[in-house]
Amino acid sequence: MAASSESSASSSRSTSDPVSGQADFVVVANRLPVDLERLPDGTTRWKRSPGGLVTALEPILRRNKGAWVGWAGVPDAELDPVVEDDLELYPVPLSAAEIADYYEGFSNATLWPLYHDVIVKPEYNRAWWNAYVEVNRRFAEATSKAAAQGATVWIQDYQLQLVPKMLRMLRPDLTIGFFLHIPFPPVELFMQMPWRTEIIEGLLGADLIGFHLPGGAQNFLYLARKLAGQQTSRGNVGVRSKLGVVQVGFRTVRVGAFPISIDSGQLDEQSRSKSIRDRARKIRKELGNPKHIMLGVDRLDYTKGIDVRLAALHELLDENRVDPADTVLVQLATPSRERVESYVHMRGEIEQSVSRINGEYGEVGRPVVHYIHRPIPRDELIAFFVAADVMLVTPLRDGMNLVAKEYVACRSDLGGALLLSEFTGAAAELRQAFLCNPHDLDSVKDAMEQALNQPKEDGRRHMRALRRQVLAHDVDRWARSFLDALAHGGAAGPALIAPAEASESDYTEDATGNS
Ligand SMILES: Nc1ncnc2c1ncn2[C@@H]1O[C@H](COP(=O)(O)OP(=O)(O)O)[C@@H](O)[C@H]1O
Ligand SMILES: O=P(O)(O)OC[C@H]1O[C@H](O[C@H]2O[C@H](CO)[C@@H](O)[C@H](O)[C@H]2O)[C@H](O)[C@@H](O)[C@@H]1O
Repeated sequence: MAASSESSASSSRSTSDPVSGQADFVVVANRLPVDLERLPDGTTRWKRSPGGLVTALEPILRRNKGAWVGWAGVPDAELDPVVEDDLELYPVPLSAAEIADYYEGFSNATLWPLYHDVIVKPEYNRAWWNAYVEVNRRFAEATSKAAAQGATVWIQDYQLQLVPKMLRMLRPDLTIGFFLHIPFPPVELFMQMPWRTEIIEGLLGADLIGFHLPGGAQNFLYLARKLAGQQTSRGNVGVRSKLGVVQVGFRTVRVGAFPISIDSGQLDEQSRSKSIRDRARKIRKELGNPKHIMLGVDRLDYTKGIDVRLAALHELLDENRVDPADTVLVQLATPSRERVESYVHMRGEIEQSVSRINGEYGEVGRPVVHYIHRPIPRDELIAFFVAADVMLVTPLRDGMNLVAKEYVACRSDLGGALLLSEFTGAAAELRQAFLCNPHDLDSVKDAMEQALNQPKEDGRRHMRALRRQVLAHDVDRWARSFLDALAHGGAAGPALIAPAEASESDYTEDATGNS
């Protein structure tokens, strides 16, 4: 896997060894850090799986020498535990029906839209829920087999919210952490969920529950108080919550905010290399040496606001505020959840907008928007970050958004500008970006115009401040703060645990150290 993103055939197993035994540290996530790819000649190989969760956790697992329990990304892959590229993998098989009901259905057509401000309407389907319960049970059982006596298990994300409770029932000896990578919704939205109590109780099986922001932690604390423990004869007495702590009978569950990050030192170093610098110059040349290169890098997801940035660009071109002769937008879009209807629809709309802009403002051999619908190798992506004058990050809602941090980490030259939606977790830390409200097109257009035209010295000052934040708060610090809090219980520092009353600005000061 690593930087090249692909590794050799596993069908022969010649490069992969069996695992050595049970692990003391286990990461559990819907996906393994690598997907199994079935090639036409009948062989298979592993390739890096998409998304920020893998970007963040893969280096952590490597350093902690643990095991990773997850799905291999294809149907019916009955694989034995295996060591692949130094990572100990415990594949959990999913059938085609389970992929449709648990992954595409309940995870990505119910939970994903509900937790992202119902940008599209969540669907509540009982068969999907049943599959979600069944698959969560399978993950709990697989984890129970992978974990050594007294091990630390770190469960990830919305696809596996029932696993903490199920695993605790199987293995009370384990220390269990849970981290949610997407926003946790406000109570008014979460209460729509027909299985809301089961989800809250599932999460409360953990010893520590982490969110990106205090807002998510507060929403959860409120809901835990409101929903869990309702089955007791005296009503809601089974659960009490205050100041980042939920008391579930005799057990204490702690709840906190832990903003995730990236391996910023590694990216900083890689982006300084001669080969990347040369490639960045070449990219500029290949694009026709325009005055301004704008860049978007996303999974093709309706939460990412790719449509918003295209609409803003289109209007700026219409109003002669951007010159098509000297400006290009490169949009790199990784295919994502391609069988979920809302994703199919959104892809059509985005591709139409790209065509419209190019039809109206492009020239032969010189489109305004360059659109690539496939994953880009890591080195090439870093070269794009180095080449881009303005990075466009415009989600309507995003748990964190690691792309924003990656761009900053790659700009040791202090060049470039970051346009960032206020509705990303990253915006709580990256206050020196050009912040915009993606629901207000004028706000996006103004921010885009300012970012394109900012004086060089202002840009350097902003980038210096952004880099200070991103380099100091890297993914190791994130993992350490979560795992320390998990291991030491009450010993966690106040900045890590979000008190129920904390406000967004309290958090920003804590996280940045810049009050
Ligand atoms: N087109 C692409 N090619 C390669 N990697 C990509 C592409 N788009 C996004 N990525 C990577 O995927 C990760 C996305 O993480 P993040 O911004 O947190 O969003 P999400 O996890 O929702 O996809 C980043 O590490 C980013 O570099
Ligand atoms: O596994 P997929 O369905 O292909 O989706 C990819 C991942 O997308 C989501 O990423 C989130 O995690 C990032 C890191 O914390 C965060 O920056 C981003 O805001 C989130 O959207 C999803 O949460 C993961 O489970 C998926 O693996």
